[in-house]
Amino acid sequence: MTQPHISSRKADFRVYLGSTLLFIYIVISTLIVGVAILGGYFLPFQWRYKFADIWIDCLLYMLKLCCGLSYEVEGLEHIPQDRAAIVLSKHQSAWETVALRQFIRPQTAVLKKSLLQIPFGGWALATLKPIAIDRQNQKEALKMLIDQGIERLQEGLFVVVFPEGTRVAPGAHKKFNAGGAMLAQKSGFPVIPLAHNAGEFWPRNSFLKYPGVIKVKIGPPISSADKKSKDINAEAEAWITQAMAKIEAEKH
Ligand SMILES: CCCCCCCCCCCCCCCC(=O)OC[C@@H](O)COP(=O)(O)O
Repeated sequence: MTQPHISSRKADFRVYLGSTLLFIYIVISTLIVGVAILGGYFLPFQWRYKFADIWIDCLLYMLKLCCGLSYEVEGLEHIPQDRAAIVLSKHQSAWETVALRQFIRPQTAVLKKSLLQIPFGGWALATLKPIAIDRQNQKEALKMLIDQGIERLQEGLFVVVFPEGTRVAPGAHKKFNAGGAMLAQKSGFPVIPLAHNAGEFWPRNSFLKYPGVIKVKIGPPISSADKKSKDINAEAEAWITQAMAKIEAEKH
């Protein structure tokens, strides 16, 4: 694992005030929308999904309003419009776990099952067809990723996987787990590689959110036809590593 560079961001009064207002907003909105989604348990999946979409659109709007944090995406044209795919994404922050849902739709994600215990938010998330794994039980986790992943893809949901398995600090890189690539090999669906630098503005476990523009780069689909999972994984990891270097270079 390469050494991360320490964020040089200064937390002034506006950062504290904005982050506090956002926190209050997240707690209240999660309560209201969480209850709405749970109340809609017997409604079709699309209804609950729509409620979640509204929650995410408002959250990202408030993130910009309160904290001056927004994002820009390059490569949206690479997202297939006629078919689902597996998205292999860099993982640095909680930001990507919600924001990718604004431009890669409809989707589900492979997530650590402890998230589903978060009152109201996690309970609501549990009704949105997540692939909830126990990271301590790798064998079982891989079987769930493949079995449920194929089901979700065939019903038209993009499956978002964070192959690093945990949030990694900006500038650092953790070897990619092969789960997402194995799902591609087994399902025949393509892989969409995705790079971003969200952790520079919304660090892991950070109450403070810093102003700026998160750069997102989406790569061309990587076909999984007649390929081994290790080759698919290597292709995706190489593309994402290169894109992260470009994001870093474009900062200067
Ligand atoms: C209130 C309404 C709620 C509606 C839910 C909207 C949808 C939210 C999508 C959440 C998807 C979460 C994906 C998380 C993936 C995951 O599980 O990553 C683990 C890391 O993060 C944390 O691990 P770590 O960095 O090791 O602490």
